[in-house]
Amino acid sequence: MTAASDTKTAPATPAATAPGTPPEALAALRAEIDRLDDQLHDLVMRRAEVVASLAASGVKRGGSPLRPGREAMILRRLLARHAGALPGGAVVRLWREIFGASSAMQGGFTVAVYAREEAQLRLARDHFGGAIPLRPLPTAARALAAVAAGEAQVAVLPAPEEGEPAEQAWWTGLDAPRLQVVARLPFWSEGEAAALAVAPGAADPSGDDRSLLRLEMAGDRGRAQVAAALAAAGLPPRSLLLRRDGGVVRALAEIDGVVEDGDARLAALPFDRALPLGFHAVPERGNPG
Ligand SMILES: O=C(O)C(=O)C[C@]1(C(=O)O)C=C[C@@H](O)C=C1
Repeated sequence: MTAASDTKTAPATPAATAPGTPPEALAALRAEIDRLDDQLHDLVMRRAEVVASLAASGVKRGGSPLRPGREAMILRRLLARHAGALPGGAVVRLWREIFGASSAMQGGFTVAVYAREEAQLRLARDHFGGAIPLRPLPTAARALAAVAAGEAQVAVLPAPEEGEPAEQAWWTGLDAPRLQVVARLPFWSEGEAAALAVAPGAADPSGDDRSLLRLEMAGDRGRAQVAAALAAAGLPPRSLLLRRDGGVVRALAEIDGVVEDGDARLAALPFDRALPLGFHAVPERGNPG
């Protein structure tokens, strides 16, 4: 068959049918793709068997199967070795789907979502994959209550913002250390919409994490003063939200590294209360193409 007729008969797959490529070559390339798909499928099935053994072995303690720190470590390792034409974002999406299915395999796994915008619901779906039941709830308090009651294993909530109304500022009443921030969505890009995942107990460290610290203080203290006190204690904030609700001034500090209950640096802080709210893996920057 001539190059011209080949171009006419198979216009739908231009990459595999460059002008001049005979159909035999197309068939050979597709046979190669089929072989690779079989190998990929075998490996994905073997991976699921290992996850099933891990779940059955009981070596993993704690109520929720979710280990966002471990997921972040896997994704960072794969992105560091990634090369070639497939976008890094596609690798992340493939593995996010695998992680979601792996979590679902380990028992009931439901995600309660309070989304201020449609984009946050999408973030939850993209992050946890298509296999996970999402339960949209009308308030952050309802989503947290679902997790506290064991009806959901994780809550996805909008990332805190400066000046948000009191009923939106879920972090001011987060019942830590019982419930803690364990992940930030999306992992792949630091885009406009962002959400935090809250689950029972502590997050697992990923090796490159950021912590959230809630500070409570009476009276007036400016942002610079609060930041300076944190820095003096060895906890320089990467960002700081400040709000006053009635007579209580609260701050939410984002701090590099892991800050947990019992951290000696907390004892040095000149505030009425300093409560770690959990931590999350530092997201990978990238164009989610
Ligand atoms: O390593 C675990 O604890 C697992 O459950 C396995 C696995 C995975 O598929 O790699 C699944 C879900 C967790 O969130 C993290 C990792």
